[in-house]
Amino acid sequence: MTKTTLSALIGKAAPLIPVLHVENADHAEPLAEALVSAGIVTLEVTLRTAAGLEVISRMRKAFPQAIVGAGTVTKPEQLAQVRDAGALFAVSPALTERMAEAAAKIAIPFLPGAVTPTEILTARELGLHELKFFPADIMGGIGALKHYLPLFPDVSFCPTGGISDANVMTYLDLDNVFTAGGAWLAPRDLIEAADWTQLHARAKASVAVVAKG
Ligand SMILES: O=C(O)C(=O)C[C@H](O)[C@H](O)COP(=O)(O)O
Repeated sequence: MTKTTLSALIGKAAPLIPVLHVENADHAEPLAEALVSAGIVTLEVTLRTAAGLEVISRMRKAFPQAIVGAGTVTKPEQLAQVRDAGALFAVSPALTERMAEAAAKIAIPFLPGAVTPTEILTARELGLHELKFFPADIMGGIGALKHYLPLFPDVSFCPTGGISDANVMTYLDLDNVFTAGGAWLAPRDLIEAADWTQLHARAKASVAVVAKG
């Protein structure tokens, strides 16, 4: 099986990944509609809720053009589960060797968290060159990422944790950042309130921030 990367999947789409907490599986379609129609086509559905897997498969069915993946993957066995649900990529806050093996076995693009130099080198030795940088706000933010660029020029990051419209461009402007993610793109309270109009408007505003550069 050939392995692609998350950056290749995202391609020219907006480099923004909403980290979605969805309690009600019936919200899958209207939520995806609100985001995709605003220009956010990469959607990370977290496994923090019991509905996570169902939301992934329903979003994939309703929006085949969307790049739907799974987030908060914390156990090796979840990699095959999310693939079976239709996830096109998997994100974890951390990296273990067993999770890296499970992801490689099914060739799913895998974005594990790595924030220290040792974790980054461990990930690279496991063949992982695209990493999540979480929690970015606590772990040194753009200062840390700037330090890492000359040391690990073949590693690219997706910062999450404390990202907002106000600081997203300072991250995306870095040469070793290929996308940025977070809950600010689709806040949990708005999802629970089924406020698709607000969610669409907020997503559109974030896409405009990035388009402006
Ligand atoms: O869900 C996961 O797998 C995570 O690792 C954590 C998320 O990326 C952050 O919770 C997003 O941070 P905020 O945008 O500040 O809410």
